[in-house]
Amino acid sequence: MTRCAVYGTGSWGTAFAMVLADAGCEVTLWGRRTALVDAINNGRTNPDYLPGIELPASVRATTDPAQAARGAEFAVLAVPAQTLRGNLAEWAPLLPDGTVLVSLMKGVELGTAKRMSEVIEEVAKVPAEQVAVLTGPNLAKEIAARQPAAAVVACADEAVAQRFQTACHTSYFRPYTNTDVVGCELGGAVKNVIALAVGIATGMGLGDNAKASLITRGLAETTRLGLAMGADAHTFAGLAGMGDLVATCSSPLSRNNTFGTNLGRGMTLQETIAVTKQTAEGVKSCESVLDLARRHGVDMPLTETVVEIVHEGKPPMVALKELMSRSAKSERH
Ligand SMILES: NC(=O)c1ccc[n+]([C@@H]2O[C@H](COP(=O)([O-])OP(=O)(O)OC[C@H]3O[C@@H](n4cnc5c(N)ncnc54)[C@H](O)[C@@H]3O)[C@@H](O)[C@H]2O)c1
Ligand SMILES: O=P(O)(O)OC[C@H](O)CO
Repeated sequence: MTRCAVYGTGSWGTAFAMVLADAGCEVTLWGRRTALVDAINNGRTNPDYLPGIELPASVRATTDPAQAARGAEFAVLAVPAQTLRGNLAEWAPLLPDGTVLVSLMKGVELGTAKRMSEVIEEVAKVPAEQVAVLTGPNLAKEIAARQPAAAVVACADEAVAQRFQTACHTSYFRPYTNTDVVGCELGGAVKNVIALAVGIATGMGLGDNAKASLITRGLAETTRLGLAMGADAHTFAGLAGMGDLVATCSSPLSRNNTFGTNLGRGMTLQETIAVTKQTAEGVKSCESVLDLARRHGVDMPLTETVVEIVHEGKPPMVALKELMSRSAKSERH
């Protein structure tokens, strides 16, 4: 039986542990808090993140990262993007040689502007061929309810991607492989920023035309950044690009979308943070995505606008007027 360690008992770590268990893997979830780990082991539920969902018996939980690591063929990482570096420094020495590290995270590190797979390679001191990324339109609550979804497993080594594809393929979860790790990770990270923009538009009472325009131009700027960073344009038309944008920007289950909606309704950043119980990666990653854009000389007006609204207090109505009065351009720009 394939052994998997899943680090992070939040919404996605727990839901994805279910997927792995349903696919026939033996799964050990690592969590920080004893009370939650006990609830998972004794009550077979995660009351804090997925209340009402019964977890399969082959999912066990522990607060001991070494116990989670024991015999793991795959170590799946599902913590916030900005804490990964510190967390992994503690966990990496515990992993067996050859363990494949899989990122579930959709963010870019602040300060370094590194993608999650780059942070993993650097901290765990493993080659790119030992790091995979799982991404796509995967709202945790829907997956935990075993509603059908497709996803992408990206790895520089296609054979490794195929191994993990097999490990997580179930009747309701259909993973495809891709070797464009850069494109897949950027698709996941930037869609959170665009979901903030779409949420803000919703909160302002703007219509579906405005939201469709944001999604489409958001994809255009994501693709521009991706091409500058060596990604394959096709990736952005796939599950990691368009697929995830559509799911995240249209679903009230999305934390980024909801965060934006609250801001667009007029809540302050602090008020919005206070009512947000889970990780909305775009709030921090919008700054690192803009950092990446500047490092690569790419124009990303929507990302820039999200940074201005979220972190610089620009009123959404002022931002809207500025976006609409930008100089006229060709769509291929
Ligand atoms: N929830 C989804 O639908 C979903 C789907 C796909 C990808 N993702 C991505 O997965 C990643 C994790 O998101 P999530 O939804 O599970 O978030 P979450 O907020 O539900 O859970 C985060 C988990 O990380 C833990 N954590 C927080 N700070 C920590 C720290 N300093 N050290 C160790 N652990 C810490 C929390 O206790 C919690 O268990 C994010 O990058 C997100 O973008 C989420
Ligand atoms: O809830 P969000 O905004 O983090 O989005 C969840 C997933 O990334 C959707 O694929």
